[in-house]
Amino acid sequence: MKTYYETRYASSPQGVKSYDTEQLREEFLIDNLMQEDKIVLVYSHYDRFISGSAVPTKTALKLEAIDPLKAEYFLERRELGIINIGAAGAVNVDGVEYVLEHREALYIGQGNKEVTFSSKSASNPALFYINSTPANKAYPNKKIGINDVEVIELGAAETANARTLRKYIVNSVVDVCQLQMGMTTLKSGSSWNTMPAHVHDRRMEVYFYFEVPEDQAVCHFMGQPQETRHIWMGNNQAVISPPWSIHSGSGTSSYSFIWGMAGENLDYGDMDVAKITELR
Ligand SMILES: O=C[C@H](O)[C@@H](O)CC(=O)C(=O)O
Ligand SMILES: [Zn+2]
Repeated sequence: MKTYYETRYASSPQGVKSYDTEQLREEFLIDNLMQEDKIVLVYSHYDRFISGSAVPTKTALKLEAIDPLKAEYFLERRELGIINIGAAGAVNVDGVEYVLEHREALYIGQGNKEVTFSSKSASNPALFYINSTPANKAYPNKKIGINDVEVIELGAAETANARTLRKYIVNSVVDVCQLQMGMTTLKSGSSWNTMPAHVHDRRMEVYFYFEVPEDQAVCHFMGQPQETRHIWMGNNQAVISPPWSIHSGSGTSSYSFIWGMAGENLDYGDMDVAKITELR
């Protein structure tokens, strides 16, 4: 089998209060991404958001309609965002080929029937990170190159949170139904992302941590602002953030992550910030 998928149901904040380490990881951590010659998909019941990966080597990988979709093809009622964090590769959408270099992205609108992933070099493959959400309108496909993104500098060295945020798939860059995706890279010496932390009860979010050096880790914080829990994460691992949860991490080194969101609105700045001194 080249496509592997699993389902994650939604947990309530009340329920999560009593989760132990193992259950917290089972419900929220995604630790099986970026496997060669496989498409891995995790279907979350928070906003029916799918996170996954495709790592083609010698042969192309086809995006198949997994059973939970009950659809003839994957994008029958969905839109898709892809960011390549590996070497050069290509995504073929109904016969049109989009070459994606390292850190380039592609938005694919609803209604496209055949999507395949390939790598330029089998020994140095592309690493495609995938997010998909339900869609009700067919917007055009669009490649987002490194010069098309909106760049914001955030934080400061003094507060250990200096970082560069790149917005790839937001509605000021590309027309979307509900998907938003971007990438944040910590400056050397800084460790905290998304601090001050926030929630947006209108949207869920998934963080995919990468460029975490070997033997280092990121401690990701989740939960309601006054009831936080943590999950230790390694390179190429993702974590599901419920709409009611903060999502903020501190690494034992600098690192990057891709954030993806879906839900009620498309307003990137719509966040309820939690005061740092009031976190519990
Ligand atoms: O709702 C937006 C998301 O949590 C991220 O874009 C935040 C982030 O990348 C950061 O502050 O480092
Ligand atoms: Zn957020």
